[in-house]
Amino acid sequence: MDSSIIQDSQVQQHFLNASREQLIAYIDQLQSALRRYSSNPVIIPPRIVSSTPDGTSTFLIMPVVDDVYCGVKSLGFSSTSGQGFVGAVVVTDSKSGSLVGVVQAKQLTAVRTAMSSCIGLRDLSLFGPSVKITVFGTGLQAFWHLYICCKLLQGKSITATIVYRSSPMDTTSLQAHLPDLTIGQVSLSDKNAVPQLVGQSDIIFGCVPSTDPTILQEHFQNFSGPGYTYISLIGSYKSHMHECDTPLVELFKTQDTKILVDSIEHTLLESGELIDAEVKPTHLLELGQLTPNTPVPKTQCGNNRKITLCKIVGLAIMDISMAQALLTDLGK
Ligand SMILES: NC(=O)C1=CN([C@@H]2O[C@H](COP(=O)(O)OP(=O)(O)OC[C@H]3O[C@@H](n4cnc5c(N)ncnc54)[C@H](OP(=O)(O)O)[C@@H]3O)[C@@H](O)[C@H]2O)C=CC1
Repeated sequence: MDSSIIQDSQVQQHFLNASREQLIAYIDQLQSALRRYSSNPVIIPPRIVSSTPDGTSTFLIMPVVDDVYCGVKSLGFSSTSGQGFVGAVVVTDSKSGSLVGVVQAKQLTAVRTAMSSCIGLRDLSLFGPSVKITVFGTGLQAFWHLYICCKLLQGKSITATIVYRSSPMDTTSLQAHLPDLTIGQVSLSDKNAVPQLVGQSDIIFGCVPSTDPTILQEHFQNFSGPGYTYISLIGSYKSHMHECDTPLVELFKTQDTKILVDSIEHTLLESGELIDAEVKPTHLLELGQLTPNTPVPKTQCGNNRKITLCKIVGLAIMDISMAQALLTDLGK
């Protein structure tokens, strides 16, 4: 039996070297995996969260048992290691249970989340020749969201602004791989610049576990901007965390426009934005339910703006499906 271990550095290099067409093919594979989840959610059994007996480390064990995608993602966190969450995605053969291979989880998690965020971004005709992207956060998630989105928008003139809390992102690698990209950085504490930035953006990615929201509905009305804004929030993952405010979510509820999510069940348990706005399952549409013929849901905000909102909390099937694709492609 052939099995492999793919390191974080290999995952990083592979996706940095992937063409736009290859990235689109990976996004398609990810969406097929999400379709399998949406049509049969029991393929993702409940995760196990447990601490080591000495209490120094916490582990999350997340299985997927499906006819196509089988395996387990294991993440560990230790407050003393300084590494954040690290771990591995183990892919097994769904017919026999034998090992297919292992992929380190850090880069893969960020890449698969960024790709999921871009599933709702496929109709690029919604954007003009110049696109303004704003990303909240400076970590791996922010990096990969910007990178993958810019690759998808290839051919357009893109200005990206990174909003940082304590220190700006080191953009050397981003700039080296995307030489035409114009990058600016703004401090989160700049109370004049940030609202205007939000209001004038075509695309906004939230990649921070903030408790106080920064993306406010009023920003889209107080500042004139493009006719359409796509927002994907992936950073907040607990009920007290918020990246956008309740009035923005309520716009979708009152106009009966669906909010895109990876999982209706999980976002309603974990997303502070949706919980505070008392969102019901009928207000949500899973990315796995979005067909090529389904227009991306857009709500009206003021007279001149339409907005799509996407909220992703992460599912192990995203990791298993991407790890399986990587093991196949790197094993060739
Ligand atoms: N939805 C999903 O599937 C997944 C979501 N995530 C989440 O995405 C987020 C980003 O992940 P990653 O890039 O790996 O994380 P990093 O820890 O590398 O980066 C976190 C970023 O968020 C900023 N930040 C932290 N707390 C706050 C706050 N209260 N207000 C504003 N900014 C804040 C940090 O700023 P500073 O430098 O000042 O600390 C930093 O820029 C995390 O919240 C993580 O839990 C991660 C994996 C999957």
